[in-house]
Amino acid sequence: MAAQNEATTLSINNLGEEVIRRSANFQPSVWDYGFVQSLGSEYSEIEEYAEEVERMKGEVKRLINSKEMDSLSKLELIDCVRRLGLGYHFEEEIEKAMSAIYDEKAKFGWGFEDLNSSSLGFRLLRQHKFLVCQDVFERFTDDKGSFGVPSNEDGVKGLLSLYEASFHALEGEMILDNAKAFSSTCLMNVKKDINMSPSLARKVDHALDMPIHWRPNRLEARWFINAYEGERDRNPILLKLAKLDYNMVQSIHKKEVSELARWWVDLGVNNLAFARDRLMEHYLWNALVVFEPQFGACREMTTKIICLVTAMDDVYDVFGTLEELEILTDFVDRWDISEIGRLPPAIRTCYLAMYDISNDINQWTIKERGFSVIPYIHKMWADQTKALLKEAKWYHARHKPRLQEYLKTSVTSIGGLLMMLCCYLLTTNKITKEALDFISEYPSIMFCSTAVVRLNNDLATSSDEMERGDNYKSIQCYMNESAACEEAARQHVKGLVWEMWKNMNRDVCKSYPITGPFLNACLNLARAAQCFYQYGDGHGVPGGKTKNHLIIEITEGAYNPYQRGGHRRLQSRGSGRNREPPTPEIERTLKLGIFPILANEAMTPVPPLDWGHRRPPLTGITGAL
Ligand SMILES: CC(C)=CCC/C(C)=C/COP(=O)(O)OP(=O)(O)O
Ligand SMILES: [Mg+2]
Repeated sequence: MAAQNEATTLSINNLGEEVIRRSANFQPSVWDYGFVQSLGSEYSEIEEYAEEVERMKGEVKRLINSKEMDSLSKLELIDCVRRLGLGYHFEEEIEKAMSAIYDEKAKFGWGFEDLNSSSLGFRLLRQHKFLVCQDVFERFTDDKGSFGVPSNEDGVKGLLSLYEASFHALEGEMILDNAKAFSSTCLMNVKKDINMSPSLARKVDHALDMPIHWRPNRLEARWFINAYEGERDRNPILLKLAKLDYNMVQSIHKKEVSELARWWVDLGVNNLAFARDRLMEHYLWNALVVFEPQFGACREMTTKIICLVTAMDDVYDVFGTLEELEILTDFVDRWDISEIGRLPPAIRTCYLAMYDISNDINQWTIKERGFSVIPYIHKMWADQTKALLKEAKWYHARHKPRLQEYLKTSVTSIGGLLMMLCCYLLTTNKITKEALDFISEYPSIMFCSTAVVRLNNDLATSSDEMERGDNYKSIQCYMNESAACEEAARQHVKGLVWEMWKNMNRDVCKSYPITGPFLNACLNLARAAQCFYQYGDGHGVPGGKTKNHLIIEITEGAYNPYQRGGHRRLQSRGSGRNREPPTPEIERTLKLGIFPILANEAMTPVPPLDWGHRRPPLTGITGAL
């Protein structure tokens, strides 16, 4: 049954019958794959810097390990290292330093006098899974629990720091809820009342646009390197190292995406008229989830998985008839490719590609980790396609689910659970049955991070989807069941996003039978979703902010570590016919210090991070503080 405004086409199915197929009229990709394939082969200068990079890394380690530095300066240094995108080089040193700060505070008392240092200490300790109690903020509130309005620049800095800290709240932490509400409103107004420096004003705008905790580290690094360069008390070693490292990671990402473009064009899914052709956007999702050089296999194979997740979504949402979708779901459930001729060629292409890439992952895990994982990948695909089929049936029956019923299905159908499974498989040093069984039960952290993708997707895409007669999404489900207006429903859904974040803040502090960067990847998936859907559908609708992110993150604009300001573009930018010149906004970003990329070789490999060990949540710490 086609909805009123919906575009449809007549087509012939495998039995020679006429069927009505929907059409979402997705726009073509804005990327020229000839250009993308040419990336990553322009420069080979990074070896020139390898020795210097190692020396600078040694210097930064020495600083982080320093016993002379007071705890506030140490926290500022660690915050800076992380925001510059360098945290992954110094995990061990940072972990040790944070433990020492925590022990010192537990033994001698909190000791941070002002709001700025208290908030920074709180944010960083929570970020490192030390559950410091929210009571450390009580002394900054009056007897009604309100925080004070700042009257000068220092006050604004404190408020900004409080705002950033409040995003680490757990469920039920009222002081932090108040802090978040107060600081956001106050920061929005404060610019009118206080004459602050342009640099502080930029920091306030940046924070209000999105808090640090929600920003993908890689995107934050780009902004922060530029901002840090303008700071009077910047550390030149840190700045130079950050630029070199940014370039080095970028050169690796370029190479990976160029190879993926080759795979994508050969596969031919980009030519299926009904499906979104979004290879670059899919790569960006993955590069934001795990950006570190040593996880190239994860970026490569999980990008392929997400390409197929989107293609399958379009098969179920747009192209397939209910009968075809039932056959396809049954194939996936039985993990069978015999009699594949029962499916029309376009669906067959998608299913076979999905089957092949899943087997490629299995071969990789067998070869690299001695573990066969097909039953686990299969289960997730089966769950996912069953969820997609359920949504297709809702569509055909014009069923209007309640929000809870909707979320149960639609969190599975968006593909984040499968993506996180692949992240585990392709980043951990050791795959265990215990971890796989645990992940297959969809633990809270995985569910919540995928729910953040789903809810943000709905906030950004449902207007277009309603226009073309799609199913109800979370906003419409809530409007339908509560008689709320659209604006109130949107606020409700944003409230759910916040709830999911609070759950994740709690979940990362638990212990898990999982090693590798899996937990952080869950947070990063939610962060990527915040950024993809912040200004509309940055995934489905090509161009806009996502294109800008891709341009500055992957295809253009490495830093010149020796020069400030000025830039020159990449000399070899491919021969893309359709490539558009950068927009004025991109031009502005590029002017912040661009130079040709340095090299394609990776630096000395960094040992894989181990996030597996969890501290037990610390209660009663206020007593000690
Ligand atoms: C986990 C990741 C990275 C997912 C990205 C791919 C994806 C299926 C997006 C949703 O498409 P949509 O807007 O068509 O969603 P739906 O049809 O489910 O509403
Ligand atoms: Mg869809």
